[in-house]
Amino acid sequence: MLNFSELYPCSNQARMAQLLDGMWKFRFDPEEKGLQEGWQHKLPDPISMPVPASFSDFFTTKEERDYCGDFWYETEVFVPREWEKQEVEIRFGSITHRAGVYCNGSLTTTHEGGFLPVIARVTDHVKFGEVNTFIVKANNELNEESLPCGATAVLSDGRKLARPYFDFFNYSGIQRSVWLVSKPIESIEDYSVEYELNGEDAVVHYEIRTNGNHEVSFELFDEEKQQVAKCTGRQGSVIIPKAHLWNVGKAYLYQAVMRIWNGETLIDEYSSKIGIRTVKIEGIEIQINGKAVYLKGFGKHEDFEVIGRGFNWGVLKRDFECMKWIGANCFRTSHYPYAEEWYQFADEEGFLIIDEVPAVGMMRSTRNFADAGTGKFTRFFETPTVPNLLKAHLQAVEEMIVRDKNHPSVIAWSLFNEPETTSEQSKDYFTTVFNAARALDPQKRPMTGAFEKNSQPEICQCYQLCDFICLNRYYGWYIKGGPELVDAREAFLIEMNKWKDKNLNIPFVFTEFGTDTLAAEHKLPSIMWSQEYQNEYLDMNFEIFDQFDFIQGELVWNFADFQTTEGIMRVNGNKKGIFNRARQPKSAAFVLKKRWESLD
Ligand SMILES: O=C(O)[C@H]1O[C@@H](Oc2ccc([N+](=O)[O-])cc2)[C@H](O)[C@@H](O)[C@@H]1O
Repeated sequence: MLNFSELYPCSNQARMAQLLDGMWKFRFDPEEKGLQEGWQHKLPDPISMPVPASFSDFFTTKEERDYCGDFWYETEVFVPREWEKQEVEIRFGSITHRAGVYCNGSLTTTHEGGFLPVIARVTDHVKFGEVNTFIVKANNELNEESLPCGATAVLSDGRKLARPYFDFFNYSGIQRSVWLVSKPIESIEDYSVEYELNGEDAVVHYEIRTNGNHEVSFELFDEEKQQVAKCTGRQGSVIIPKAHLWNVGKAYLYQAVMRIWNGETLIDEYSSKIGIRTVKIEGIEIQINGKAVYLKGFGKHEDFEVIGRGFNWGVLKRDFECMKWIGANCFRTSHYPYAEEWYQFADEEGFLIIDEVPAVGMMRSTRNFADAGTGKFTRFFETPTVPNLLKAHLQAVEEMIVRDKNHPSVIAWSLFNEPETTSEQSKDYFTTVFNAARALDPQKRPMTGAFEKNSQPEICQCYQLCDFICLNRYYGWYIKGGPELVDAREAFLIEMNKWKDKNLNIPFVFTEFGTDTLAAEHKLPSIMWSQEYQNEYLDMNFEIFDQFDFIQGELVWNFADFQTTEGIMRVNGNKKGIFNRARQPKSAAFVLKKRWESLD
């Protein structure tokens, strides 16, 4: 169990949260001399660096943009004297990919993994009523023992270079918001809710974890701020008569307020929005509140010009507006858990999320994704580093589920993207991952993973672990593209009929299908890379999807064009966006809008 609280910061009569976003100080450390030279106390000759943001795309030299190795951040914060009897924490939404956090020169925590919170208890290191220095030593190298997987090359001039086994740029830095938090010594550390529907009524089962023994209360308020339930105890159940359910496209959020009491005196308070809904796989259906829902939407990335993977409320807002306009109801957080604000906003908007752990690149290859689908088998799960990788994977799964378990928007966990799945070793590996994940979610959401084309029905050893199966398929792009589209259709049908013959009686969702398309390119008759071809390809795919009743969703790859490593397969990034990187529609956006609106 995690030995810290992952709860999102909030301010109230018991707690204070101060946002530390803004311009920080920064330094690369290619010689890894920082610690020896005492940079944890003060960065020598720093440059300025915005937080949150990826550092890469601010720079004008390749050495800086493509930097791989150690790098440092610094900021100074005044800590008020009123916080003296409180616990003080610094909380980073993430630091990519690993970090140590120093407070006034002392190491307070280290963290592995670049897409989940880094939380350091600094109570014993801060000076109250004074300015304090926070310094982060980070590193963005890729290897096969951490997620996402890749390698690190060394160039002839001694520079390190990231060699991802995945198809997105290795953006790094402090890419999410940073908070300084003060909370009571005895505090609420975690809570969970689960639901049961009973006619018009709902039963809310809750559990609250604190680090003390004082009495705990739990209250629920509706959107009119009327109290609808109140009870005491660390766990319990409350009945909401005529409950407002959280529904797809029609969100309803209650406010949960939790308190710790010493008699009449308040010790701690935490509040959060919750949405009452159930998620269930029933035969071939994905059901929300007992009703089948067909998933329509995207695989996305956190990716934008200049800020890279840095969180930005404006980009988030535009993306949701585009998704609503086009008639989508769902997205997958490919290929890592996103900033928490994405889930909060999806809760508000009634969007569905398949939440994905950063388990991508589990197939060894210098050209990584270019080798997918070719049948090449790299024995990825047969190396001595696998036990360490598994440890990192299990840690990320635990941190993700603990962090996101109360969001009504999250309807499923995706525990991998496109690994090798045909060996005994891969089966053992993922059996361990799935078993661990199943024990963690109080809402028992369905578990899945995204399978690439080598994971064919006759040889895949891992689809049996999934409650519903997610397929990434590129018939008509990587396989039999352009003039061969008719054969692509045939090959696609053959595969889908094999799945059908298995009679699995569970839903299938397409989590990837798409074509690289240049927003400027038109061609009649169509040709690969033209907008017309993207439309033809989509129409062929829809024809297949509509033939199989067990296909219960289509998440096209990708919402928008995004940055990747450079190479012969990519033209300044992956161009499979339905929107370009500036979030303007390609012509395929109108094809999807028409289809998705008509599917309602
Ligand atoms: O290539 C893409 O655009 C996307 O495809 C996926 O990887 C594949 C690459 C090649 C093949 N194939 O050759 O069949 C199948 C899958 C990845 O999940 C995704 O991150 C990437 O961006």
